[in-house]
Amino acid sequence: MVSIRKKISVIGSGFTGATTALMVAQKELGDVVLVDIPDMENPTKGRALDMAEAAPVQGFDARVTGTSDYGDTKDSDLVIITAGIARKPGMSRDDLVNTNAKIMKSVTKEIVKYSSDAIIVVLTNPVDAMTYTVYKASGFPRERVIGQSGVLDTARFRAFVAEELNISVKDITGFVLGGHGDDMVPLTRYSYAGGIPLEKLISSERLEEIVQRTRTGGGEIVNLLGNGSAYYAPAASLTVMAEAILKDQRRILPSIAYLDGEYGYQDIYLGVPTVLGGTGMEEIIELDLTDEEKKQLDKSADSVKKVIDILE
Ligand SMILES: NC(=O)C1=CN([C@@H]2O[C@H](COP(=O)(O)OP(=O)(O)OC[C@H]3O[C@@H](n4cnc5c(N)ncnc54)[C@H](O)[C@@H]3O)[C@@H](O)[C@H]2O)C=CC1
Ligand SMILES: O=C([O-])CC(=O)C(=O)O
Repeated sequence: MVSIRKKISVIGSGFTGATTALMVAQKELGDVVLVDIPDMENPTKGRALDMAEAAPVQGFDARVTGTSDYGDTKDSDLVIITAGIARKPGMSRDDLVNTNAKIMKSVTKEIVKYSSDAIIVVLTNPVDAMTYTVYKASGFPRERVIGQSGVLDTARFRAFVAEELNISVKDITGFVLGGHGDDMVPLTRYSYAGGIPLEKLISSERLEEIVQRTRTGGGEIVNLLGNGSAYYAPAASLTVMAEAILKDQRRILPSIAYLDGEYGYQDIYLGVPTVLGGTGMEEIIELDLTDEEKKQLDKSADSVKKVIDILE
């Protein structure tokens, strides 16, 4: 019997991978295959079995299995890559580049071999450059290879604004452009609370502090955890992207997309507003930027380009 359920493979069964597997299963987005290296096969199987045993309690219908055999990922609709090393206090995301680029290449080879029609979402850092690596290694069209940063960065901004205003997070919208580094560009001009521009509700000095906290939000968690990086909010961000794709929602969500002239950049992956639907990244939305915003975006794009250049 051919299953009509969607199949989602999550590569890397560490903190972000395991949490993502659980969240997508809880939302019944499809059956989940959690994959790690052979040395991690038993813990990966154990985590998956533990999740499968949560299903009757929470009442979600999704099969969750663990493996180190890519054959089990065959015909995945969506592949989420979280494999690789994470940073520790004192490190930047870019310090991970050489180790994780090798992992991206080997993982992508297996994905292409077994799921040549899949859509790939990359989380592994430095994520802009790693998404570029997966794109080049896969030979897939740009619609089917994207990265996650903007949903998370925007979520951090929204959480901080909600706390500041003592207003529900549901009413806060945010907008972050650029690379997933400390020079990302949160656009307060396009951010609202219940439809009211934030600039009308928060002083410019306080808003600037919130922007700075957003930029270094990943590092704030790294310093608190001491031995790894964030995983609950990253997994939630991947889950919302997965849902938009698997349910063909055509949501406007930021994603790391391959730019071919958009925003004035060529041959680079960068965080921009996109439409996510059944075929992946279906549109890039181009906005007018002020000179100052464009200057900040140029700086962020330069940082990403430098990391990509190391790889080439
Ligand atoms: N883009 C973003 O917004 C975010 C990115 N990240 C990044 O995600 C990555 C994963 O983070 P965590 O899950 O916290 O790390 P983790 O160390 O908990 O898990 C990584 C897993 O990848 C596995 N792995 C290593 N090589 C592999 C291979 N060749 N094939 C399959 N699995 C392999 C490891 O065995 C480990 O289980 C890191 O690079 C981190 O910086 C984390 C949070 C947010
Ligand atoms: O900060 C890190 O290394 C992990 C990450 O990308 C984030 O949490 O934004």
